Amino acid sequence: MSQVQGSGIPGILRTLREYLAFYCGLGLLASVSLLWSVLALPLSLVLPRKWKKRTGRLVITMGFRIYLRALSIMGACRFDLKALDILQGESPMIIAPNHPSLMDALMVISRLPNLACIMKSELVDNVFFGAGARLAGYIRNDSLRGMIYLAVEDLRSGSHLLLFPEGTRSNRLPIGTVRGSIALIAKEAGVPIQTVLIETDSAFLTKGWPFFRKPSMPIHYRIHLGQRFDPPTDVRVFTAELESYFQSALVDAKLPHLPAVTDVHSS
Ligand SMILES: CCCCCCCCCCCCCCCC(=O)OC[C@@H](O)COP(=O)(O)O
Repeated sequence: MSQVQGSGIPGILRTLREYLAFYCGLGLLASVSLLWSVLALPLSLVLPRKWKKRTGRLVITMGFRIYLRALSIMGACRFDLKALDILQGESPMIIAPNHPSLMDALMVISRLPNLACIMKSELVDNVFFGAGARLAGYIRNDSLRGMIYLAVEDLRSGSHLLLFPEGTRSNRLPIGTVRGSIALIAKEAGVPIQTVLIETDSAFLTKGWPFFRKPSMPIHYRIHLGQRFDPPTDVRVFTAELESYFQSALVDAKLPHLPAVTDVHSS
């Protein structure tokens, strides 16, 4: 698990600094999330309905923005996310990134304040993220019908919607199987799908990465925008088209080799 990089005192110091950044990074996320949970719970009782979502989303965006800035200052990560900024203020659409790691949602949310998020239900039930996610009106993914209904409603109210087309972190490179729910929601809401291409040079928090294993640092993340698709008419045809688009758009992307998964880069 531990790896000392380089030899002698400089190598040991560098490794120590990385461990410090790693545990500070995790500790900081846990602390701010827990703090926001404690505040979000009473706020959800007293705030007027229309302010809950707006406040909840803004606080999470600003919180993650500051958090990612802190990771950069600690030397843990380097982020290039500016491509997302041009989407701010644009009309409702689905934001559809490939999903190499658990950092992806934080990066996208940190740049887009008017964003709903389809979220794994275990995370909505989690003590660190649950109250904040509920205040922000994020949508849990355990009931397909409920998820589609709430997502369409939210888009109609003018928000962006973050939805990872694979529904889980990539289990195959450059992208796993695309699910039909994204096309169903886009068709029903009549909104376009903006693809987002995420690149990283580290397997940190990819599928199967042990949560407390320190990666080499700094980790580089880069986001750029892919093609924007019109609302689909045929869900099945569009789902296949979207997967094949990601396959070709990411063919030269910088992505880590995932342990024990298929890599089309090398086939
Ligand atoms: C002030 C800042 C802190 C406040 C925190 C409160 C609420 C935080 C919400 C965090 C949103 C996280 C994201 C959601 C999308 C999602 O669910 O991603 C994870 C899955 O794809 C991973 O699936 P899998 O690969 O199957 O484990």
